[in-house]
Amino acid sequence: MTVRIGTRASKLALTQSQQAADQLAAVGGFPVELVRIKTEGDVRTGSLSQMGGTGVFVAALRDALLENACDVAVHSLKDLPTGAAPGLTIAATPKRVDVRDALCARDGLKLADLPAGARVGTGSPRRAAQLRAARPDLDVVDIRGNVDTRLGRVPGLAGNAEDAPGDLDAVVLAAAGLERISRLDVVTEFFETDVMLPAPGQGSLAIECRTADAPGQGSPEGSQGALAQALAALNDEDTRLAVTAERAVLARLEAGCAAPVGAYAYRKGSMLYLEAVVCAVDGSKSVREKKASDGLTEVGATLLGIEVAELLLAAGAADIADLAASR
Ligand SMILES: NCc1[nH]cc(CCC(=O)O)c1CC(=O)O
Repeated sequence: MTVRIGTRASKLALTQSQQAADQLAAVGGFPVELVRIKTEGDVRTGSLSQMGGTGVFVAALRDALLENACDVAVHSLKDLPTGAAPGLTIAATPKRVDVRDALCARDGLKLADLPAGARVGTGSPRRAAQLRAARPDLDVVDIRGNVDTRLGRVPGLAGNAEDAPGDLDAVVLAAAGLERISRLDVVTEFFETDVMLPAPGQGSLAIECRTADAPGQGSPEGSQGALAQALAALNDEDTRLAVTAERAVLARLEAGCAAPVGAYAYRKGSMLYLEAVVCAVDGSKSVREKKASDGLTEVGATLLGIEVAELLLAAGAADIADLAASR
């Protein structure tokens, strides 16, 4: 049996899929191959938020799983819509990497060094809102494209000899993506979560398979399949709890993927801590809530997320942001 891993063809997707493939092969002892799947988000070039958000990247991979064109799909968890995918299961969330957003600016500049009116690119309403809250004088520019394309718009960051002139002073990207493609060298400042709360699930991967192949399901032969066992070995339970809480905030807010919502949870000892923010996209207002729980289970983490979402709603979240944005 060769396990087929469906992947997008971007450098980031290929890198993270290859890493997951290597880990699966190492713990499972079976051959693994990558299968490239073209997604609507790769083919079309319009504004991502107008296309229905990053969910477009996910749909094609899920179709491929359901059509048996691949056995496993590796997603960036923050790109996964919160709704259920019938017939599919997130079989593993490997240990999460750096959750922070990162400023990648020309000339080594940090946020405080950027001149008034500096042009900072991001395609994320969440990042735009928090940038504007920190520096209302910046000109936040809507951009899209893969990580290299975005870096190429900042002078000096393209990472090739014939460096394009660049029309932006900086871009904001997830540290996780830069780490995965070995481009942390372009980061001029990592934003701590008090300045910029990350997207729910940022820095975490979701390894999805058909439910029949998932851990705990039993294979048709009656034993736990080799794939299920390998997937279970890749899972990190603290990561799973944290991202479950973060995604429960989004689900309870009924927030679309372009909604300006940040959330970050982490386990420390016997407690799960969660903090979340809903921002006005113009940076003028935000509501922020945090809470901890000793319910270190899927259900406990979900309830924590729901509670924090309800605190946000009680504080007026629905009045300051279009939570349904892009849904
Ligand atoms: N929306 C694009 C996307 N999806 C996942 C990552 C990398 C970070 C991660 O895995 O959380 C990125 C790039 C970015 O936001 O800079």
